[in-house]
Amino acid sequence: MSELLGVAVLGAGHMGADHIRRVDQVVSGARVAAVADPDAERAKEAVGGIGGTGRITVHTDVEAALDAPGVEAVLIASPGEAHEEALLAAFARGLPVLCEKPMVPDSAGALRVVEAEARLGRRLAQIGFMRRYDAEYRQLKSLLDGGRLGRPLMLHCVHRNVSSPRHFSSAMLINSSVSHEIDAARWLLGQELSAVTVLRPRPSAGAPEGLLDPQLVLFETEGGAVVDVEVFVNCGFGYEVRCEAVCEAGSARIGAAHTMVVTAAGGAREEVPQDYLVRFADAYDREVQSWVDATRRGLVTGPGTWDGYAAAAVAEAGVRALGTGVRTPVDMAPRPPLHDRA
Ligand SMILES: NC(=O)C1=CN([C@@H]2O[C@H](COP(=O)(O)OP(=O)(O)OC[C@H]3O[C@@H](n4cnc5c(N)ncnc54)[C@H](O)[C@@H]3O)[C@@H](O)[C@H]2O)C=CC1
Ligand SMILES: O=C1[C@@H](O)[C@H](O)[C@@H](O)[C@H](O)[C@H]1O
Repeated sequence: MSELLGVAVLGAGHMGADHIRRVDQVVSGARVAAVADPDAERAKEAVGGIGGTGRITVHTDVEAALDAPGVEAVLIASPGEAHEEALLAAFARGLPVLCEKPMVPDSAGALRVVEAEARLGRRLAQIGFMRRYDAEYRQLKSLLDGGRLGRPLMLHCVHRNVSSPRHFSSAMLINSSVSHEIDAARWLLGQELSAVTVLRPRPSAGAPEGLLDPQLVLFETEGGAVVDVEVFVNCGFGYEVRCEAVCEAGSARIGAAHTMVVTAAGGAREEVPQDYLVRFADAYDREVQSWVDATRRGLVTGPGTWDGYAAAAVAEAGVRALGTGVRTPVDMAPRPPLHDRA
């Protein structure tokens, strides 16, 4: 392995451009070696934006980027539908991967990825569930693990975006946005989610025509806990992510405040972050640094393909429940020996 891990970044959109900057300029021990995006102008713009023209090769073809000189690892930030092909191409070359969520949006495709990795006999991919790297989520996790509050009974979660991208569908509120709460709940509680019910309030006037926004998604866990998630992706007022754990002997809440409070002219004003790139900036930095450090040691230490599969299977049940209005059990394949408990 080189002194700086050579990373190919696939997808140079909103997240990809931010990861290109992060890999090259924020984390230590890595550099961007290649970028692929079918939109060549987008890729060039992202590379130019970090002064990488000339030293970073730009490709419109994913396989060409994976085979480019100096590529030792892959960061996938293309749309979810492109992830399966990219993951399998990386596995075929033995390249370690950090893949943005959702790992693969449908559970059958996600399971193919789990099985392909199992055939290699070693973990090769980390999935981009960055909340596991957020300071507040980590604090909540260690409090729950410590047992001081007793057994967790419920999680109350809020996930609000100012607005959703144009292509966003009602299903994506669950399989893109709530995929974060699905992973966070599995991780915080150490349990699989076993059933989903979705309530659909009358859509907000601020939501695009036909989009079922907001939704209230209710999960049951295998251990008898309940997790509710209000997801509202066109709330118009701020990026708000909150979680309250209610336990037998106390409760703990995260996500209340993230910016300065300015007191002036007889009042106090708190800024509300407008998107995830601001709210979770530190978490993304820690996530990518941790991936680079583990990769350089030949390890995968973060959420893996099983977590990506579990999120897809739960989200799929959620999308069915959204359509039918009926409580829907989650159908999960058996957990392969390569993956320990979440
Ligand atoms: N962890 C998080 O908080 C977030 C994760 N994401 C995830 O990041 C991924 C990308 O999302 P955005 O950057 O918001 O989308 P985007 O639409 O801004 O960018 C996607 C880019 O990928 C390119 N692309 C399309 N097909 C490709 C292919 N086969 N190979 C390589 N590039 C391809 C597009 O031309 C575009 O430039 C998605 O999986 C999304 O769910 C997005 C936002 C936040
Ligand atoms: O992953 C993300 C987006 O894809 C999703 O669309 C947003 O709702 C989330 O807040 C963001 O973290």
